[in-house]
Amino acid sequence: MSYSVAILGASGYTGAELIRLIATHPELRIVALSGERKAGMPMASVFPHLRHMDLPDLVKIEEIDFSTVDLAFCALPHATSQAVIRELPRDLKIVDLSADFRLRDPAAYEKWYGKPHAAVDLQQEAVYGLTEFYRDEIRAGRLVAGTGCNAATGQYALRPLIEAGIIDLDEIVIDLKAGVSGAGRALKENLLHAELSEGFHAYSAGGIHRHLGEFDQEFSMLAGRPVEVQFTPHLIPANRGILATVYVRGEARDIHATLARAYADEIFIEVLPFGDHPSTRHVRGSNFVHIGVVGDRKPGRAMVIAALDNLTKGSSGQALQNANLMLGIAEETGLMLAPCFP
Ligand SMILES: NC(=O)C1=CN([C@@H]2O[C@H](COP(=O)(O)OP(=O)(O)OC[C@H]3O[C@@H](n4cnc5c(N)ncnc54)[C@H](OP(=O)(O)O)[C@@H]3O)[C@@H](O)[C@H]2O)C=CC1
Ligand SMILES: CC(=O)N[C@@H](CCC(=O)OP(=O)(O)O)C(=O)O
Repeated sequence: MSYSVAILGASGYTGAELIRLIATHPELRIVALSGERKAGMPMASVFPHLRHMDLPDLVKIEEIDFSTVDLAFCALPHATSQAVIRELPRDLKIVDLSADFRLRDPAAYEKWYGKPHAAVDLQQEAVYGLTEFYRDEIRAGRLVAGTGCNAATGQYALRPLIEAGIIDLDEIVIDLKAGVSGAGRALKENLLHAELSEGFHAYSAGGIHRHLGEFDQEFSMLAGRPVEVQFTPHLIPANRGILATVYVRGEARDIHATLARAYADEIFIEVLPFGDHPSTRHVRGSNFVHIGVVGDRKPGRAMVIAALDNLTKGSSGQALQNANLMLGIAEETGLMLAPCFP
């Protein structure tokens, strides 16, 4: 079987990553690619690393004939995404990578994103795209919301522990480091090489990062009562990768056994031997998540360390995994690339 897909926002980082992954996918055919400022340009000039592929030129979204498309990946900035998806055919399968459909509660969306949602009906229809935990809903879904990349990393470390009730829910600290491609390809002053390299800094500290909305929603639902974690991201001078060190109160050996059991059958989630440390270097360019557990010298405290690639498992790889499920294709198709090392 062959399915036709469109990528909206193909001139951005996650768009390029989707194309890289789909390049070896036996059942997907790219029929349309959109750009905004770069509309009209051939992909080879926007992304020379994709020159070997026979790809359509970038066009504006309104030029795409969606009647020929089986599934659209929407890799647009949030707010733009909801305005665009609102106008697309209501029977089109969509995997959205933006933040627009992750939060179910319209009030929570307004709180974290600063303005009211403009497509509340679609927000209610959307399925949260953390594949391993929403598989059945994603398979049956029409509109799937990709998770935040930081939010995914923290959830892989914590969800099985919250579900098992083996950590103190009021003492969870997520200390996260993220590579710069997480911020997208648009030019921003603080992302200039001269200002980013050879140093690093925290950002959105003090409980204001937007991904706290996702943590609140998902962890509170799992626990059946409000859970508020402490979360501070840091911007590091690396292109790709996220590493979260999560501090918890609980027994390290129990925590390790619980995670190992929860992910035993998951193809993309590797729980390392007790005491081993994951590294972004070991998941780079791949759809894998590595999780390590280390006991603290203070009894009853532990660190769970999770690493993934923000452009792969944190966005485009996850999006492709979800698209496979929605189209009835084996979930791992196109995603078994080994990490790029060194
Ligand atoms: N980067 C990451 O690691 C992750 C990103 N995400 C989310 O995925 C989405 C895409 O991210 P990313 O690829 O990094 O972003 P980029 O900034 O790299 O790309 C954005 C894309 O959207 C297009 N675009 C921008 N404005 C408009 C508009 N008004 N109308 C139509 N198209 C527009 C751009 O086109 P052009 O350049 O031609 O103007 C470009 O193709 C975002 O919502 C982001 O938050 C989610 C998880 C991780
Ligand atoms: C380094 C960096 O800036 N990372 C982005 C995360 C990218 C992502 O997942 O953000 P969305 O929720 O916008 O999709 C951030 O922390 O805001």
